[in-house]
Amino acid sequence: MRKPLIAGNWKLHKTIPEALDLIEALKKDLADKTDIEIVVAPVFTALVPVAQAVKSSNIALAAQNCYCENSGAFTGEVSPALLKDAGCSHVIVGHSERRQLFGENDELINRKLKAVLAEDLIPIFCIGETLEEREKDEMMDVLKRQVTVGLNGLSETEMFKVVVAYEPVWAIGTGKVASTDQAQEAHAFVRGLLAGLFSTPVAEQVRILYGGSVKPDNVDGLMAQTDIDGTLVGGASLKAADFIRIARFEKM
Ligand SMILES: O=C(CO)COP(=O)(O)O
Repeated sequence: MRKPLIAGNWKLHKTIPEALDLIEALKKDLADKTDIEIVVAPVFTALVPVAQAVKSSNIALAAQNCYCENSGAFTGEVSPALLKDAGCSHVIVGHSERRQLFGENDELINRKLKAVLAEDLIPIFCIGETLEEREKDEMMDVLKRQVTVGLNGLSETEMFKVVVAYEPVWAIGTGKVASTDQAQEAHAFVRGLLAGLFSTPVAEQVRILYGGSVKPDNVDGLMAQTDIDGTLVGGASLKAADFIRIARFEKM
């Protein structure tokens, strides 16, 4: 059984007081939710105060990015070791905004994944095709490349810790959610890739989250799909009521 994981990627939003307000609301209304894992990913500057606020709660803390070295002359970067020191248990790696706006490629993402795992943190490894790639019928090739190169060299033991997030770029921040069939098809394809690259147990146990315009009114249909094990939520994770409803998805 794969335990559902509902994660909020706050992106570049929320001051420390705003982040703490949101956390208080989530702690209050989601305290009883032990049947799922809840993760929030604030901006770097809010990580330490949010880590204090979520201590002894059922909410885990993720960073939105990291570098692949733990120390050295890398101005402006933050390492997995320092994220752990700040109280993170998870790190989002390879988000499409990192790929598109900051030039991250599959090789760098692979190095980041290894660095995250070396610190015993859980990577939330993002993949997904652009609209242009989907229209050219390249979705499967793109996912295959991202998964093959991104996860290259990981051991089976490491793979059991990885969380994959399928986020079709055309669905991110656009209000255009993938249909449940489109999402299920991509998730099943990725699970098949994991079986081929690693093993059946890895494919059966690794959680694959869906991300891209997840909202209270579409989460139930998405979570009803066999291969969708959770959601990575952007915009709707910034509003307590929306994220709470998403975390309280109804089993259909
Ligand atoms: O990028 C996302 C989460 O990482 C999805 O963002 P939206 O939910 O705002 O579409």
